[in-house]
Formats: sequence, structure tokens, C-alpha cells
Amino acid sequence: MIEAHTGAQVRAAETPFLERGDGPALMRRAAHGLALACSRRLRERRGKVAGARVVVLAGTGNNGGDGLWAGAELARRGAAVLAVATGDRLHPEGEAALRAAGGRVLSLGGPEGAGAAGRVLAADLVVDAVLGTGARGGLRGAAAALVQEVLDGLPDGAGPEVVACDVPSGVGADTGAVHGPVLPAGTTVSFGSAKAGLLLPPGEALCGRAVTVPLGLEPALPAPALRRLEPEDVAALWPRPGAGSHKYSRGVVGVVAGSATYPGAALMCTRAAVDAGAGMVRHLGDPETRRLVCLTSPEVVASEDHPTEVHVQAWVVGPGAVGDPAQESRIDAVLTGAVPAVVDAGALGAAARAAADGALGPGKVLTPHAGELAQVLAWLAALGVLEEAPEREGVEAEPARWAAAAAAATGAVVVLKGATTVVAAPGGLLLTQADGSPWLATAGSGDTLAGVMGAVLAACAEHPDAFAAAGSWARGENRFAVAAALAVAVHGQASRLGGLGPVPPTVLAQRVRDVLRARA
Ligand SMILES: NC(=O)C1=CN([C@@H]2O[C@H](COP(=O)(O)OP(=O)(O)OC[C@H]3O[C@@H](n4cnc5c(N)ncnc54)[C@H](OP(=O)(O)O)[C@@H]3O)[C@@H](O)[C@H]2O)[C@H](O)CC1
Ligand SMILES: [K+]
Repeated sequence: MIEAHTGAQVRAAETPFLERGDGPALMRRAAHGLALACSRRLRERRGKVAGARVVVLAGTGNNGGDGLWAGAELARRGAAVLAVATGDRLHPEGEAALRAAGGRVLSLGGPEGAGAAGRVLAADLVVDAVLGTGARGGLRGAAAALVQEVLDGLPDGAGPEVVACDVPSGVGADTGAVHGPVLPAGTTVSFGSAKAGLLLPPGEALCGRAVTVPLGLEPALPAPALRRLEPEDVAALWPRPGAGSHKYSRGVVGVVAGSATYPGAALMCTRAAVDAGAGMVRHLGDPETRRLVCLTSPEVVASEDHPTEVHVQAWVVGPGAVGDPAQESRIDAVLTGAVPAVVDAGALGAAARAAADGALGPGKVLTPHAGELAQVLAWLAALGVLEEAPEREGVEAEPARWAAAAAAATGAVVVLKGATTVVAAPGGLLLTQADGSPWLATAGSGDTLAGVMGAVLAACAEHPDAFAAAGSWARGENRFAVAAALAVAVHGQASRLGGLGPVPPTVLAQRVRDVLRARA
């Protein structure tokens, strides 16, 4: 499991060390880890550190200090190191160390400043140490202009290796928000803990591979602000049948999906629930869709019942269920009922209305993409539950903020789907997953995800401690968020199985089986 913290959390854990006078030691440790990561990149790129051209973009604070100390270490290993001071001052000890090791300093505001972009573009490696956890907003003035000039001058697919110090400057360390121009990093080396912004969209796309350097303050860190499940967590947590299991104890998934206009959504959703290992799958829908479901997935029991007439552990409602009054009535019954449910696509509007009325039942997991979440937020604002609602672009700029706002306003888990998917629980738990291939962005892959999620939700619905192996944070109501993150992770892993390429949703469902078998 990757655990990430906010800047404030790391600073709080750091305070006792600073009070004991250990600040310089912490910085030396951080800088050494940064220098090691830079040396590794240089060896990969050109075989050795000696003779490499290194530019350190150094801001005025401790982030700049880390960069300068790391630059000093690289200079001692024979690199030609130039620090570009982006502000009116530099960390004094860091600057002295760099100069003592033979490094040089150029002031961006001085006469040589005009040549700085050329020096950056000609470098083998650039350390981005302008802004860290103390940043307010993004790069400004001359520093922003320099980075923009470098971005404009970067040749396609080439240019210097960029190593970001703690966080790429301009990416919000806590939010992942991108403020102004940012130099995309190949590697981000963070200290004490990964900062939450490295695992949040849209900033994550600018962070490259993440490396964390331990500083010794880790035991003093509080519960993380954000978590991410890794493949070994998925293997450990995915619900598996025991010797005494039977189809009902493993979890029955009820699917309210499809309509005469969109029968395919029901086929993909039910197929995925079967392939993800549900004990049993029931489908409720119109006669033609039911016939097709039974033909493509004979394992599914299809009927014209109302949800109040069948017993399931979890529902999936919404995929393709539009323009059909009988389906809408079934969806309303599920939303106001006590059984957990994945609420997707056409059912999201009804969920927002139910939440505004205080009628949304417990254990609901909403699965919008950015446009759908903007719509849900607009409904919640119109119904007086939220004060403001952003456009789709606003959701994309701050996905975690708006997923969390929707979770708090509805009392449901919100799964905001994207290249990095954000899972926000109403109690504040936050997980993100970035396992999927870009080929996942295809019609029907959301129907498949909903089916997979329904299978996990059904398995944990009656077991508050289903994921307790992950820690006490995963217990109780939070298990629904863990179930959602597990489904997103497996769905993403399935999309990458066998290499990158097209993955039609029906093929994806089969690959879910393969992922689960491989992780058994
Ligand atoms: N986590 C740890 O235990 C350790 C962290 N280290 C490193 O320290 C930074 C945080 O350092 P800090 O000095 O608090 O903050 P920054 O270096 O990020 O930036 C603060 C300076 O930058 C100026 N500032 C703020 N916003 C902007 C902006 N948008 N544009 C330009 N300049 C900005 C601000 O100056 P002002 O005069 O404007 O207030 C500050 O001077 C952390 O990220 C780690 O890299 C330790 O080295 C090891 C322990
Ligand atoms: K930085």
C-alpha cells in the first residue's frame, strides 16, 4: 500500500526534530537521497556521473536548500553543477556547500539570467527545487517564464532528465492541482512520505516515477491523507471463497441495467459480475434484454421482479437503464433501500435527488466520470445541498476536492473515474488508483467496472471486517470505499494484461478472471 501525507502532516511530524536542532541533519538526509536518485538517472542516461551537466533550479526556501545540498554532492562526484537562483536569495548553507564543492550559481534576475533556459535545455539532468511544501500557488515571474521557455524549447521525446525535489514546482503538494507552467518530472523524490499531490490528478501525470526517501520521522506521521492499493494489497484483500462457502454466502449481485435502447450495458455489466467471481448474479429488466442476458451469460438468473421481491447482497443500478419507467422504478427502490449498491450512469441523477431528500440508503457507491460528477454537483447545488458547483473543467482541475464534496453531501462513496480514479468516502477516507491502460477509455468499460464492483460489494456487504487485514481504517462503512478501490484496481490491471492494446469491455471481463487467477 502506498500511503501519502499532506505537507502539513509531514511538517508536524518534523517539528520535534527541528526543536531538538535536527533540522540540518534532516535536510542532509533528504538531499543525500535526492543526490542518489540523480546519480542513478545519470548512470542510466550516460553511464557515469562525472562530467555530467547538472542544473539545479533553486528557490528561496528549504526545497531549494535540498536541491543545493544534492547539487554539492553531485559536484563532489565530478558533475558540473550550476544552480539557477529563481528568487532573491538562496538557502545560505546549501549555497555555501555547493560553492565549496566547486558548483556555480547564476541569478535568474541578474545579467546572466537570459541564458538560463539554454543552460537548462543543454543539461543532462535538471533538479527542480524551486517550490516544495511551502509553496503558495505555482511558479511566478521570472521562474514561470523560464519554465515556459524551457517547455517551448524542449525537443519531442528528448531533453534533460528532470528530477523533482519533493514535488514538481507548481503541483500542489496536498491537492495535485496544477498551477501555471510545470516542468514534467521523470522522477519525483519526496521526503518522509509521498505527498498526496503526487497520487492525485491532474498533478500525478507530471510527477513521473515516485521515490520516497525515509527521514526517520515516519513513526511520528499520522494516518495518511491518501492511500493507494498495490497489486499485493489486491491479492491479499480480494474476497475469496473458503471451504464452507456457498453461492449465497459469497454474495448475490442484483443488476438493474439495460433497456430496449441500450441492452448491451446489461450484457457487459452482468458478464463482468460473473467473471469477477460473484456467488450468483440476478438481472432485472425488460423481456428482450433479459433474453439477451441469458443467451450471453447463462449463469445469470433474469426476471421481471421488483428489487423488493428478491434478496441480494448488493445491487448495481444504472448502466443503460434509461427511458424505461419500470427500470426507473426499480432504481428508486434500490436507492432508498438498505442494501449496498453501485450507482452508475443513468441512476446518478436519481441518487442526487434521493440524497437531497435525505432518502439515499446506506452503502451506496456512486461511479461518475468528471462530466457526470459536475452534473451531480449541479443537481445537489440546485436542490440546496451544496453551495456551489463547478463545471466539468473545475472537477478536472480539483478532482479530489469535488469527489470528497459529493461524498460528504450525499453520504455515499464517490468513485470519480479517470486515468487516476479518485475514491472518496463520506467520512473523509481517500484512495486513488492509476492501474488502467489508456485503452480503457472506451464505451462499455464503465459497465464492466460496475459489474466487477458489484461482485466485491456483495462479498463484503454483510462483513464489516471484510478488509480488516488492511488496517482498522478499512473497517465498517469504509469497507465500501475499499471494495470500490479493489474493483478499480483489478479492472485497471486487467486492461494491461498481455501488453497495451485495445481491450473491448467483454474481453476485459475475461481478463479480470485472469488477473484474479494470477493473484490467487
Ligand atoms: N519534510 C521534511 O521533513 C523536510 C522537508 N524539507 C524540504 O523543505 C521543503 C519545505 O520548505 P519550506 O521552506 O517550508 O518551503 P518551500 O521551499 O517549498 O518554499 C518556501 C519559499 O518559497 C517562497 N514561495 C512560496 N510560494 C511561492 C511561489 N508561488 N513563488 C515563488 N516563491 C514562493 C516563500 O518565500 P516568500 O518570501 O514568498 O514567503 C518561501 O521562502 C520541503 O518541500 C522539502 O523539500 C527538508 O529539507 C528536509 C526535511
Ligand atoms: K520542487
